[in-house]
Amino acid sequence: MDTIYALASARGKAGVAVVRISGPLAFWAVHNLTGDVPAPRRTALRVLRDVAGEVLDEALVICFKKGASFTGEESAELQLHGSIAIVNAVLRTLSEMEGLRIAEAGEFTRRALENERLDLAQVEGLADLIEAETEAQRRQALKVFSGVLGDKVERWREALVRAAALIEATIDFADEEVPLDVSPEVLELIGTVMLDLESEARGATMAERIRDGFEVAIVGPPNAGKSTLLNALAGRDAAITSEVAGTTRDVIEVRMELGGLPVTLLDTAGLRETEDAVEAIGIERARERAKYADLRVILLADKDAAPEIEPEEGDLLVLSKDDDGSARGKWLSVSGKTGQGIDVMVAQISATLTERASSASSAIRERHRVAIRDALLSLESARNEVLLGADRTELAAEELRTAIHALNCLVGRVDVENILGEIFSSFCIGK
Ligand SMILES: Nc1nc2c(ncn2[C@@H]2O[C@H](COP(=O)(O)OP(=O)(O)OP(=O)(O)O)[C@@H](O)[C@H]2O)c(=O)[nH]1
Ligand SMILES: [K+]
Ligand SMILES: [Mg+2]
Repeated sequence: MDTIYALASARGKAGVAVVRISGPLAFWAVHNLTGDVPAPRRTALRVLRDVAGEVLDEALVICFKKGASFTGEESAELQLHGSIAIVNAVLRTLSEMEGLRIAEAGEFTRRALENERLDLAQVEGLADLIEAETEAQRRQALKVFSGVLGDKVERWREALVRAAALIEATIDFADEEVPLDVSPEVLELIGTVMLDLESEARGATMAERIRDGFEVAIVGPPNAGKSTLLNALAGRDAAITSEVAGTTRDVIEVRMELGGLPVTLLDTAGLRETEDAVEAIGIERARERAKYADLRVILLADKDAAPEIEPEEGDLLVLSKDDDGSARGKWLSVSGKTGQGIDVMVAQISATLTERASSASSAIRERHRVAIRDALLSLESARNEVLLGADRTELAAEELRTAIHALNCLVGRVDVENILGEIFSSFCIGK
């Protein structure tokens, strides 16, 4: 096993730069640099020198013993003064040591996975944590990183292994006519896990929204002021506005943070009957995107105008062009021109989305959703086989094994090389 090293903090000038070393020669490398190996997990101030004895920097050095580090290997962290020249000199000195090489992207985390310091879901949580842009994303990634999903999977697995063992016991004793009927306990075990998995599957969609963003569509008749409102929310002229009805044709997307949640805001073509072929395509797109959006802001300049779209639960009906707030009251009213009412509307959108996000599960990726769905399908079949009677026990046991396999994939207990490549591609060097 090579000993690897890399700059773990961002490149460039900074207060402190952190260089990580991991592998069997980590302490040896520290000794080469400092003439000493400080006590593990203690910060020690040391002078670092190159092979010729030239001083490179004075740094804080922390050593971690094998089995008690992020990677699980013997490792060390050097906290250097954050100058590009110092970092380069230290990295060069490390590169000149026999048996050391620069780490590949994500290699420290890969070793942590290989040494079972993290499970696969935690690695994904870590990748998301690094990518997190909003508060909700940070909290969710941290939840996954802490191993919540892995703990749940372990519980489900134990229950299913017990169910399979009960069934297999009856197969072994089939000839001896064991009178014991295990099916009530087996059905109970399967049923409990299925309930958990179903709730996890429901929360998974919300978790994906927190990760990838909610879609909020602004819809309504032409000239309602949709594009003006989008621009006000975005703080820039993302969409063309004009007094001509039918100005917006394409769906315009702006990513932003609303109340701590990642949101993609959509501006859409004004909805009406039209002879104009191009406008008609725009309206078709508007309806399509609005249908799949998580929330619709239905904007009307006139309280009595037809909204041209069927509102759903959670959708906001908003009166536009209320520049001075005089129409405020029963209706939510805003002005994209003066900004009147926008804070109240944003608070309402964020409250609705936050409410939905609170049901998010720790299964946050498409891969998790698929594994949970597969496990559920197998458990459904297993339950049916058990209900069909004693001569179907081998089939029931097989279905249980398939379900356990799907759950194992979730936390990476089985061959996951192909998934790994995809996950680690998002990591930077030094992680
Ligand atoms: N006074 C006032 N005028 C507004 C407000 N919002 C929009 N307008 C005006 O209303 C007209 C239409 O605005 P747009 O933002 O283009 O309306 P739209 O709903 O995007 O229109 P389409 O894209 O054609 O469907 C423009 O002349 C805007 O200046 C507002 O809050 N107050
Ligand atoms: K317009
Ligand atoms: Mg528009």
